[in-house]
Amino acid sequence: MSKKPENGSSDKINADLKALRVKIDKLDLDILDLVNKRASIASQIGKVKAQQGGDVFSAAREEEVIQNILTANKGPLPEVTLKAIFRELMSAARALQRVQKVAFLGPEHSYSHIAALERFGEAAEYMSVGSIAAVFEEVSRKHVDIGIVPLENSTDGRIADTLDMFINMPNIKICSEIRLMVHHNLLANCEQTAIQHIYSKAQALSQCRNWLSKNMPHASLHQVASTADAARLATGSPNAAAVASRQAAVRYGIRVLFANIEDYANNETRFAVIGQTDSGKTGNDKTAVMFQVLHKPGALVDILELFKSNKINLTWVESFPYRQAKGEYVFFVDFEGHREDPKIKKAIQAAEKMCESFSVLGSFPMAKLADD
Ligand SMILES: O=C(O)C(=O)C[C@]1(C(=O)O)C=C[C@@H](O)C=C1
Repeated sequence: MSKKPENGSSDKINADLKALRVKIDKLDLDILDLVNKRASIASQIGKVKAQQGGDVFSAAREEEVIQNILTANKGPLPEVTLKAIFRELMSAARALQRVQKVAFLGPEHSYSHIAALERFGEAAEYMSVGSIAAVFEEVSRKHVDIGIVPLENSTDGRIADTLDMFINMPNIKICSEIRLMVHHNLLANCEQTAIQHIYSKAQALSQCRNWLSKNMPHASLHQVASTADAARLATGSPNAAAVASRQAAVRYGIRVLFANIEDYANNETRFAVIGQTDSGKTGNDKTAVMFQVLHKPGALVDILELFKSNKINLTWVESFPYRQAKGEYVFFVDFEGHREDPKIKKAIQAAEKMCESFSVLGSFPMAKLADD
């Protein structure tokens, strides 16, 4: 039997609790005052930017704000909490300047939506569209300020639809990247033994293929447009399951039968934030380019040699079929550094002269994993 505290000591505990809560109430008012002061200054910045015709979203400045906070932090709050708080403060600040419209590959609760919310917070206006091409279209027509598209996955590699659209719309720029850990779950409202059909997006099925063949060998797999659509389809079915996010399970009222069923624990997707302009320099940046080399032996090696001789570290290389001409390829290369850095400038100028075509897709701050 647990011993009840003496009357005196319980009064003391209540008094202590009350005193601490009074302190919290006072601090909350101080925080309220400070966040509103911060918001007023952000509004003033918005007016200056409007005069200059500058973008509301500045990936470089937001990175600097987050880094300043993380460097100054003495705890006890962990980095992940501070990042979430400051992302929301900046989301609110942007909305005071001009509500940012963000297009993503929907529907809601898709991984693109999770990535968008993680970066742009609750105060943005989100537009769910049906394809990666539609995200590019909305950005290109300036119906939205920003688009979120998946670029590559650590298990499955490049996202072909996104690379295809960069080739079709070379004026669209990458202003930021988002790295998101992608955890898949088997969702169903029936028992595991009753499951005959499993729905998901092609990439999600592929990222769980070993788990599915080992644990659900008799179920047939069906590709649908998105993981969120899969969750919606499986919700009311007596014999269907979906591979989707935990957020989709909550949204569609479906149970998580098995969590984290991805074949590789470090399953990560890198998203590009696209817009009309790229980002300013932070000192810890990446640049993305795409190019076609001339038809001559060693042409690709000559370009790569330029990066080597300028001591530029490559972080991603993809060759992609150029659909307009059979047998030709477009190369997508990411490397460390900003396009304004002298050695990057030099390498780009030389590469432009040596290539059939060459476009800088953008320079942007190098991202850390979103839930790190
Ligand atoms: O410094 C700016 O440019 C701002 O607009 C302020 C602020 C912020 O809240 O700190 C808001 C939006 C930008 O994306 C970057 C930073």
